Amino acid sequence: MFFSKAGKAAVEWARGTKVPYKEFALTLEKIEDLSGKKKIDELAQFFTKVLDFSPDDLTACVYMSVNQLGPSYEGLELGVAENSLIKAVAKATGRQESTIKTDLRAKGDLGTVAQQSRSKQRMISTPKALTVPTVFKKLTEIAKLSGVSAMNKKVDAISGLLIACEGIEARFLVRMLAGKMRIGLGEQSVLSALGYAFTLSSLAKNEKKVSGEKLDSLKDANVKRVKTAYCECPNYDRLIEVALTEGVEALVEKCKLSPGIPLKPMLAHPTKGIDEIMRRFRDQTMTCEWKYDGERGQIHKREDGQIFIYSRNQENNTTKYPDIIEKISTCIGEGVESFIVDAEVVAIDESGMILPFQVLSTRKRKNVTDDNGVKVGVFLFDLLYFNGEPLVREPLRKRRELLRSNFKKIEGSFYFATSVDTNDTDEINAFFDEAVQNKCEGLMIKTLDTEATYEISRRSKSWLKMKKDYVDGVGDTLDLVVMGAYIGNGKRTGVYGGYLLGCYNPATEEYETPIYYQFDPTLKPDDIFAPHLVFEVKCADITISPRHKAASGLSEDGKGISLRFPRFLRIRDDKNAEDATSSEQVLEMYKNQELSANQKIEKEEDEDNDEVEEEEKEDIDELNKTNTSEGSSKENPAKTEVKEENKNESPKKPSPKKTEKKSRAKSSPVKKADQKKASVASIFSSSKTAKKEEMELKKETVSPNKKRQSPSTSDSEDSNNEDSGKKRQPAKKRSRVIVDSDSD
Ligand SMILES: Nc1ncnc2c1ncn2[C@@H]1O[C@H](COP(=O)(O)OP(=O)(O)OP(=O)(O)O)[C@@H](O)[C@H]1O
Ligand SMILES: [Mg+2]
Ligand SMILES: [Mg+2]
Repeated sequence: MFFSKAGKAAVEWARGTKVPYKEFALTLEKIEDLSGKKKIDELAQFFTKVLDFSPDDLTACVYMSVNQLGPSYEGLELGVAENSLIKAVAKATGRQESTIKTDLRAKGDLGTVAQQSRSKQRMISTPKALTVPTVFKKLTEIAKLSGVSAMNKKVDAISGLLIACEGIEARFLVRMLAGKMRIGLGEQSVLSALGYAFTLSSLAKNEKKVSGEKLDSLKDANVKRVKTAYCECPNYDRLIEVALTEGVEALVEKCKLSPGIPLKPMLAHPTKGIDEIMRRFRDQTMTCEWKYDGERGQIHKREDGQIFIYSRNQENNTTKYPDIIEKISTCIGEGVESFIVDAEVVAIDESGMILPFQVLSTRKRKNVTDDNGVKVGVFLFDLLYFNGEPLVREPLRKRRELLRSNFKKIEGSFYFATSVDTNDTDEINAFFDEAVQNKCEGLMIKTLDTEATYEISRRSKSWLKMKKDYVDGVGDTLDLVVMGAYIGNGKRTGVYGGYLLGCYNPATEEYETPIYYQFDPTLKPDDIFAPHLVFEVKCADITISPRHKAASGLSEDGKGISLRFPRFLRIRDDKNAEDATSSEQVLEMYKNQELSANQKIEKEEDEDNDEVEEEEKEDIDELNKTNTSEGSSKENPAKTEVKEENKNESPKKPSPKKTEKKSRAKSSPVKKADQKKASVASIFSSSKTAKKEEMELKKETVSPNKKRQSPSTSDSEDSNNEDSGKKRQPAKKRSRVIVDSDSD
């Protein structure tokens, strides 16, 4: 019998044996401290060694690197609630839960706490070394536990695993279980590392020595192969199997789109009007389609007859729509064996009239037996795969022809998206109005012939969206991650009074923060959440704010962007935190808005007569003016409480037009914006009350500065004493979140 201090053992890994979990954990530890491409190189080195020593373990290693237990569309999720993890750590280390919580508050990361707790522990014997496949298998078992005492069983299983962990292993095991690795390594980096590793391993096998530019170009070619294959076939099991058996060169040919495997949908760019559309699609043939406001539905039929419906997020929604599955055969033409169609699923009434999105959102999400009282219509707009052949590289005109000739409109169930092929601005304008009258959000405008392929997972410039609410506003709504919340007071006692929201920066794979959340310390929320819940928010405009921290690297002076008069629209169940609006998108919206504001000023100066029609715009301009000066206010930053700004909704004070134009032009952050690349973190007040307040505030005219008390400052002082460091996982439909349904 001997005593050993955990965490000191050297890693033993012989060729032909299983990959030691410690080797994996040490790799992650290194990656945590590296930046940019070095992260990819480090992971590639590890994968290369796996390919050499234990190729059968590569799939498990890759899944663990992206913190998944299988293809995302299979939906096996690891995320274990923090409280259960604390229990498991306590159980495994013999420490009190309360002590662990105290440590957690100090360190802000349960993984580090688990590691330290394990290192302090003296053990009777060194546990048998864990391997990647055993940990992967155990994690899968844990994720699959269900039923009454599932949580207790999970705690037991996790503590069992933790007991077998040494030092650094515990840190990453706990982080994986918590659903966040915190090493800034996203899917794209893992795919690149895989491409590098296949290159290096094949060179080594063939005893070839290549370096410099030549090596880089070989790596790049393989990264492209891996990424193309993964785009069409997002399944690592299949991808790695093909690469191992047939070589990386076979990937693109062998990992094609196939029904039953969802793909990431093509996305659209927001625009604010016909001018922009005409500019972007100058000499292209294009089509305008109604933009339905429902839920994206990718419908797959395999050759064996099985049908699946996937969400925007590749979630399997098949059991949500048994009514669609039942009726789909009626809309399929003769000789159709297999397909993937892209469509919008929308709530409709008995007569086939389109109903608002809110009606659809009342439909049960899983295992529905009938239409659940919410009748839906499917509006088909694209065909991506047909009878054994992917069509994504064909132009839209051809895809649409095949769609229309092989599927049928079925009244009350299946329709083709209403469209008109035109370049005529008057016609487009009329069609837009018609779409809006028919309860659509606006139009989708798409290229038909040139640059008209289906770009999987891309936000493409070949699809433009033009929405009714945003023709004069910022172009689109934002989908932001709930990072924290402020406990409400006054009218909002018992509910949250405001939220701290953030966008996602895929380049750093962070939510704009030096740790994981980044915000001005005076904006510290009462409760901090793990990135999970996504809110769709609309706002009057986007401005520079000294209060909201910008992403490092994107901003030169540390200033961020914030939202003015943000309003909650809905919870985006169909988006993960990483699908939130990106920093880059926010910046783009900001710049576009400023661009068109300037154009508007010029125009207004030309057309001084249209005072009456301008009335509504004036309101917005008035907001802009107030906002801009607030946003860049330096004299009194502490009073620029965003939470309050939102509460104040839209204070209006009529002002002479000329002065208004001048002052806005002067204080417009447009020029500054050119050097500023920033990201948003903003708070807004939840909306039912906000709407009411908005009405009240419209009646009175109050100086914005006077209204600003600092509830969030005092709140955050309180929260300093309490457990402000903790991260909670808000339930998707948390009851304290007020959902506004009248904002459309
Ligand atoms: N005719 C159509 N063609 C394509 N998409 C359509 C059409 N009608 C409705 N849609 C829906 O519009 C969506 C694109 O616009 P929307 O603003 O709703 O995007 P989103 O889901 O909020 O995502 P993001 O804001 O990230 O683009 C598509 O994903 C699709 O669900
Ligand atoms: Mg939508
Ligand atoms: Mg959107």
